[in-house]
Amino acid sequence: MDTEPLVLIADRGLNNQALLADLLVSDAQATSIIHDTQLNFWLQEEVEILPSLLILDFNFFQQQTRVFCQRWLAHPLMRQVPILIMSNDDDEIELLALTCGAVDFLAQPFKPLLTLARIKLHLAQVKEHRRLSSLSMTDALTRIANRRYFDEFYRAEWRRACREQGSLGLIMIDIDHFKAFNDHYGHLQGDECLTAVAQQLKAAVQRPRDFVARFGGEEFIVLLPSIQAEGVRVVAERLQEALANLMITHGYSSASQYVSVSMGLAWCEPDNDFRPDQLIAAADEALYSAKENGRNGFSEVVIVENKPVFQAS
Ligand SMILES: Nc1nc2c(ncn2[C@@H]2O[C@H](COP(=O)(O)OP(=O)(O)OP(=O)(O)O)[C@@H](O)[C@H]2O)c(=O)[nH]1
Repeated sequence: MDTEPLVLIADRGLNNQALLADLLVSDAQATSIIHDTQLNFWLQEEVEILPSLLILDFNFFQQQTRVFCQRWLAHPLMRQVPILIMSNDDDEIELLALTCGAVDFLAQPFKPLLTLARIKLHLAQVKEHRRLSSLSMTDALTRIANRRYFDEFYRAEWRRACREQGSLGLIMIDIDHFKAFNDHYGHLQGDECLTAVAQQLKAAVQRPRDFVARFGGEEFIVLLPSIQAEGVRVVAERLQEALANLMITHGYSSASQYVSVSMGLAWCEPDNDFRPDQLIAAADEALYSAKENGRNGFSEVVIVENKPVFQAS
């Protein structure tokens, strides 16, 4: 179901707010902003809702409008929220608006039908842009995040962990004897199995920033930001139990009568001397060791002073 788009209207006066809210009543939910603090709220790190548009009155910041637009467009989330600047019909202000990052200019006094048509056009563009962007980040078969989205998210979380002296856990997951599953039950059933595993993994992680992606073929990856090393093991056990509950028969696996997975767990406190791909390599190595140890289980590695240390599992 489509959710109603959210339009932020920043204007220190209430007249235009009311006018625009009335105009938009059937197309969007309007939120009124009259103080800087209300606008700054959207520029924090942890905003969970993504508005569709910001309509900003030029008088809100006057000559500081350019600086504000730069801040808005530098924010990792808000940069996806186009700015429309409104003001009295003045060529100089219109030019400033269009050269400081706003996508359009709404001249006052408003011509209601034209103003609404313009805003609706921008709302439609934002919606289409987000639809395409979500498609480009989703794995078509399993409907979870794809590798590309993972890479982007992982880099951002790595940077955050470096900044905040946080920690990151990774779990690399590979279905056991999946070639034999495909060979005996057919590719279509193989596809269904991959989708069921992906959806079950996604449902089993709990925190908002936990991230599950298809890493490739029959491999999945789980990123667990701000977690202790022992926590990674707890999540791995939960994932393993969730997958066991699927009880997908696999009559051609030496590891179990049901579809099972092997996991490589890695954990570190990122710093600038250690690279994101090194943690992935460590998880991959742990996965290899889990396969060597008979599959349907996991191996763990933690990074201490930039050196991998394997743990007994
Ligand atoms: N049905 C289906 N199969 C896929 C897909 N992507 C990869 N595979 C199959 O996954 C299998 C992976 O096989 P291998 O890498 O040999 O590993 P395995 O048989 O799982 O063996 P172990 O990992 O050692 O337990 C191959 O047969 C691939 O064709 C997909 O999108 N759909």
